[in-house]
Amino acid sequence: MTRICVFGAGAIGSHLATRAALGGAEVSIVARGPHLAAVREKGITLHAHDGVHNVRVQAESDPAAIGPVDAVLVTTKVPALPVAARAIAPLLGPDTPVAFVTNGIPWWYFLRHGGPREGERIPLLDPGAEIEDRVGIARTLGGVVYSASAVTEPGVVTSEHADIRLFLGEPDGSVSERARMIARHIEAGGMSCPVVADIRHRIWGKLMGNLTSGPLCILSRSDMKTTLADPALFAAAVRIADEGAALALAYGHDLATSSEARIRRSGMIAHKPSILQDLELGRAMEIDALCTVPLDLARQAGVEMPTFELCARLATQAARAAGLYAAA
Ligand SMILES: NC(=O)C1=CN([C@@H]2O[C@H](COP(=O)(O)OP(=O)(O)OC[C@H]3O[C@@H](n4cnc5c(N)ncnc54)[C@H](OP(=O)(O)O)[C@@H]3O)[C@@H](O)[C@H]2O)C=CC1
Ligand SMILES: CC(C)(CO)C(=O)C(=O)O
Repeated sequence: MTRICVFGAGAIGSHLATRAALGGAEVSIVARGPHLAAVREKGITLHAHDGVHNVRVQAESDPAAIGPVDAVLVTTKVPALPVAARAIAPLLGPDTPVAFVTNGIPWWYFLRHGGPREGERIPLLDPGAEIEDRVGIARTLGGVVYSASAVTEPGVVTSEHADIRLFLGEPDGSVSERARMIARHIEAGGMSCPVVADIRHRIWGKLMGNLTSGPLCILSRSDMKTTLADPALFAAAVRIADEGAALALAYGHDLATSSEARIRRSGMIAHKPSILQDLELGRAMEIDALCTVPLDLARQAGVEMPTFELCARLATQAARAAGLYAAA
């Protein structure tokens, strides 16, 4: 039986752990606090469009209690990744792949990228190259997840709409058996899980949702539906989507979706973006992956993003004022 461990099982990780378990994998999670205690006692309960699911999984705070597995999914927030990379060693056998399922530009973006920027590091996302040193690009898979989710009480995760997907892909663009192995279980558990040849394209597509909803909802302190119901904010989000599409294009990815259609879809979801959930719950915010690094990439490529920059800088100040973002 395939052993899959989810490291950092909060909203997304618990959802993926549930899908993998429903899909026949032997699943373990690394978690902590009241969520860990509740999962140990009652399993993970997932409320989703296809019903309420309850799965029993091995739940530990110490990866050494689990030992080597066939695949690891890392689903912490981005600021926690260096700590995760330090803790993960007991889960790794010689060939264990590690899929980083996080929002934003990933730490490994330019590794196995090809072209003139091949091998560039992004120190804001991997300070001291600790993730690269401890996990390594050879094990790394990219993951992009669509699942508006939240831990609604310890042990319980709610996923808010039916269009749930996990894209997996190798940084070098190959379509590997190890990614397919994970995908088979996620798919069998009821979540679409394509293994794609260009995971960076999916990263840009997903980032559009975060660029357009994250900073605006941080500033409005409201969910996407409420925020985007204001015509001026809807128009601002469309401008940000246009700016984001220009940025993606500058990095070789034509997203080819109408900005207005994209924002109309976001405006139907009464979901508080996870970065707003972090602000409300006092958790370190993913400002670098979702704001600072995209703005750095825009500057490097000569792309103007005035509307996004204004909102992102204000959101960054809000995060700093709340003590949830410490970097420059
Ligand atoms: N939620 C959503 O709707 C979506 C989120 N995403 C992205 O998915 C990623 C995960 O987000 P999400 O699931 O919402 O985040 P959560 O905060 O809900 O989950 C992360 C979990 O990791 C735990 N954790 C962190 N460090 C450790 C550690 N060292 N040991 C054990 N547990 C640890 C956290 O515990 P603790 O709470 O104690 O810190 C938390 O339970 C993010 O990049 C996010 O942007 C993508 C799409 C949608
Ligand atoms: C808003 C959403 C669901 C999609 O952009 C997301 O990724 C998040 O909550 O972080």
